[in-house]
Amino acid sequence: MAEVKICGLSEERHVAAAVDAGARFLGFVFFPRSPRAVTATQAAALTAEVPVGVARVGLFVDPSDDLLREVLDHAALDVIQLHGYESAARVAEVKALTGLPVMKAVGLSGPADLPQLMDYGVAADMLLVDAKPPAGADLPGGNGLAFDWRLLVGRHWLRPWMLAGGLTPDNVAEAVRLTGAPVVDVSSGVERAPGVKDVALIRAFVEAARS
Ligand SMILES: O=C(O)c1ccccc1N[C@@H]1O[C@H](COP(=O)(O)O)[C@@H](O)[C@H]1O
Repeated sequence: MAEVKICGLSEERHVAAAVDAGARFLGFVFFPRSPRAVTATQAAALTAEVPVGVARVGLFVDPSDDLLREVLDHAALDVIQLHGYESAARVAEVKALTGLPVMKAVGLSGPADLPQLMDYGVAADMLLVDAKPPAGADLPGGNGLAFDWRLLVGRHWLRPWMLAGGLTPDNVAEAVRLTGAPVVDVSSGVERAPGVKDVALIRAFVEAARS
């Protein structure tokens, strides 16, 4: 059984569906090129009614200090997710600037990428293990791409972690079984079109992950 993060939420009915289904983390994307991007003002409404015990995660890609401040002036966030090329030093800066725990995403395509999980394990409070985006991809995540989960078998990190990348209601139970992931993160796998979440898929994903 794994806890669930539903990422890329942009409509209140999908926030409600994720909470009702039992998701423990909700993700809001502040990366303008994403089909799931929300503004600081939209996020203020989306994050306002989330119950205690459900963490609101702001996803940023190499954000400026100004963007972080603007979003935090409006929206209530509990965790910052960094999904770009941020260094460990930048992770520490963002943590100091925002006063929030930071989760650093690391993209894997093979064993050579694994040491990054140790490198970030000191500065970051949490790790997010995702598929490495293909060269030239427009988005650094949210592409529905999986990696070889066997890379993670028997590995342990310094920090709590989440598994992401190409997860769906159909494959999430096997991903949890193989990797032992305590939390799974999904975006495109619960959509019926890019950026359009689907209530039935959200429910099916949470049920499969927590079964
Ligand atoms: O979801 C996005 O649009 C996004 C944009 C930029 C960086 C990361 C993004 N999403 C994150 O990517 C992974 C995997 O997503 P998927 O399930 O394979 O679609 C996940 O952590 C999302 O939070």
